[in-house]
Amino acid sequence: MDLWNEIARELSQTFDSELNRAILEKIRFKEVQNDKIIVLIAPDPLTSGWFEANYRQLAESIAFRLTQKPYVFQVEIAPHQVVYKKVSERSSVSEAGVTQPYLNPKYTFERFVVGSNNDFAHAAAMQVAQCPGTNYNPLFIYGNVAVGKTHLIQAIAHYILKNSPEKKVRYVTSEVFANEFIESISKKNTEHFRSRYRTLDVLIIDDVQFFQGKESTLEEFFHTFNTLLHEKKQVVFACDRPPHLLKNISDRLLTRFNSGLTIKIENPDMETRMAILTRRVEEESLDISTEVIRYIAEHIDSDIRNLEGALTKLIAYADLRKKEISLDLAKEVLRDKIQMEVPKNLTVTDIQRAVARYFNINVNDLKSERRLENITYARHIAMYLAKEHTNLSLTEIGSLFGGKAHTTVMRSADKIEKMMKTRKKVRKEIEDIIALFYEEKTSKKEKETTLS
Ligand SMILES: Nc1ncnc2c1ncn2[C@@H]1O[C@H](COP(=O)(O)OP(=O)(O)OP(=O)(O)O)[C@@H](O)[C@H]1O
Repeated sequence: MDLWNEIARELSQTFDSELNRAILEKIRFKEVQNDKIIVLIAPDPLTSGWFEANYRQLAESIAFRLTQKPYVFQVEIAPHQVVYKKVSERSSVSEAGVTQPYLNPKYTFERFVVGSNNDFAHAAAMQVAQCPGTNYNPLFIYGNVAVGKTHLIQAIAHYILKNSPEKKVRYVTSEVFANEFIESISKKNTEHFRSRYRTLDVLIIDDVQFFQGKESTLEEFFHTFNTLLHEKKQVVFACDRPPHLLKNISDRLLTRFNSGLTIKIENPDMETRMAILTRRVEEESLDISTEVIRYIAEHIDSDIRNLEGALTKLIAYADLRKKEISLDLAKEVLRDKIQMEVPKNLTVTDIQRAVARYFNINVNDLKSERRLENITYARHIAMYLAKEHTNLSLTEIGSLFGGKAHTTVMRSADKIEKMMKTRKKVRKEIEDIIALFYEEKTSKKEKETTLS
């Protein structure tokens, strides 16, 4: 309880709006389970979604800083709010809640919207859930941030737990696997760890990319994986990149990753984004017009977490101010979020040009070693934008900034990210630079039209 109070206090210091504080106040502490999971209670699914989408990761990192323990957060919905849920969904909640601390009860197949971006991955996941260990083994799902990888692989776990309760299923992130392994070494009970994992019927591992470079964990994992495949037990992975782009992972493990079915979940298209929002609105029996849904889906095309976050913010605002949700209200409330969306296919050159223009310096200054305060700051911002809004690796970005090391890019981007959380001025500057991207894009288009 004290821990949560401290975390909530730190969280609310990062908020710049009364609205966020009001939403956070609706969330209550319930309990800490097994010294691993901090369980909170939200009054409704939207508040819980708001927390998950915007603050869960931050809360977990504050908890880690305060305790040096890898706590995870789980948000339950207050009981009177879940009565409208289907019976099937309810049973999966309680079962998962007891035996599967890391599963989110909302990540089921029933709540997964199938669109052209994920239909293949969905079909494969369904097949694996119905007949684990037979066809696609391992199943390796990858895709960009927040496209639904975790939701889909957890849906497999929920389905199997509900339909074949005798099966031993375990969902963990690669970090949890690594932490448990390290803990088992320090407590000298690796045998227990091994038998726990090697006797599973279904092992689901999320965020495989965090295995990179963890040598001893990878060695252990390789043997777990081999045993399970040999016994025809199902293994499922989610990752932010395809296996061949994983670094510091042995060839023998990469070959195993590729030995089943590897599928990408693409970014959701307009139709899927509309369908996801419409589903959320129906689930909560909300009165929101298609016009408003279309506005959000059209303007927020980066990832689904942002999309859901925008809807939550709009609803919370209307609720707090006792206003009806109209297109005008949506435009007013979502102005910040929508302005922070950047045009697609942005290059590092576009970013450097806009940042140099904004700070009235030369593009070459950004690539130089000059340490004048304003130039260093502009360089940090440009690196942050390049890291966030291009697909380049940190090393590639560093080389486009006059051969800087990837760690320099990482540190600069981190610095800005932290400043954005606490300083309005920094956020405003980033928004203004993003507005410049649009300006430059439009003037480029106009030039092209004049020339042709
Ligand atoms: N097809 C979908 N239908 C319904 N909700 C979805 C769908 N895809 C994603 N979501 C929702 O979007 C949010 C983000 O999804 P999820 O966490 O599964 O993404 P991810 O790809 O695992 O992200 P990360 O890369 O951060 O691990 C979740 O709330 C999830 O329920």
